[in-house]
Amino acid sequence: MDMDKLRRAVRDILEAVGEDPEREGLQETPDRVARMYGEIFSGLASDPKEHLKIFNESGKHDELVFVKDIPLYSVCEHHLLPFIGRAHIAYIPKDGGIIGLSKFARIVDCFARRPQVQERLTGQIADFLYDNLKPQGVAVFIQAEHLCMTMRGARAAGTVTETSALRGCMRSDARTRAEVTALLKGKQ
Ligand SMILES: Nc1nc2c(ncn2[C@@H]2O[C@H](COP(=O)(O)OP(=O)(O)OP(=O)(O)O)[C@@H](O)[C@H]2O)c(=O)[nH]1
Ligand SMILES: [Zn+2]
Repeated sequence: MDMDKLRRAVRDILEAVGEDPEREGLQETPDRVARMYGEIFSGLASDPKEHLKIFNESGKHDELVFVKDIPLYSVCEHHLLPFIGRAHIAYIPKDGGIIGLSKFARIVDCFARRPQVQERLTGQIADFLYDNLKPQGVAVFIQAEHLCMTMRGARAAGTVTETSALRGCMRSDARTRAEVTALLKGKQ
């Protein structure tokens, strides 16, 4: 990431809104914000495949795995404001191919730390897991609040956007889909 360019851009924004970038409280702000962008957009330079350590529990577990309430912090690409929520991932392994549970949070983070829209983020996580883990099926659900809709613009505080992406048997098999939806809603 070009930190010099980021620092200059933040200074320009401060000047453009009528602030004095030289006043004491703002002197370190361009550098601080540049580092912050480095952090919240770190997913642009990271490869989710690094987190794909597959264990082969052959014949042992080809039943549903559901990881709920993974914290999600992303940035809307339209306004560069955060959207914050939870991701839930369900999958059914094939031939015992499973991954460590913590890797779901790492994979979510990797795709979330980029300029995003919620629909694409949801689909990218589902596609990545479907293509690389090669399960029988995978479902990704995201619930999030978009600050661009709450602190500005429509100012519709409390609005939650829910998205889902279903692949493989999660999409094609109505019973599996129903089971996952019920689990998501905490009915089982
Ligand atoms: N589909 C989708 N829309 C998003 C997401 N994040 C932000 N948006 C929307 O992107 C849209 C951008 O609309 P524009 O009309 O181009 O921008 P704007 O004038 O700032 O719109 P307002 O937010 O309505 O004030 C807004 O409706 C946002 O709510 C997202 O993840 N998915
Ligand atoms: Zn937005």
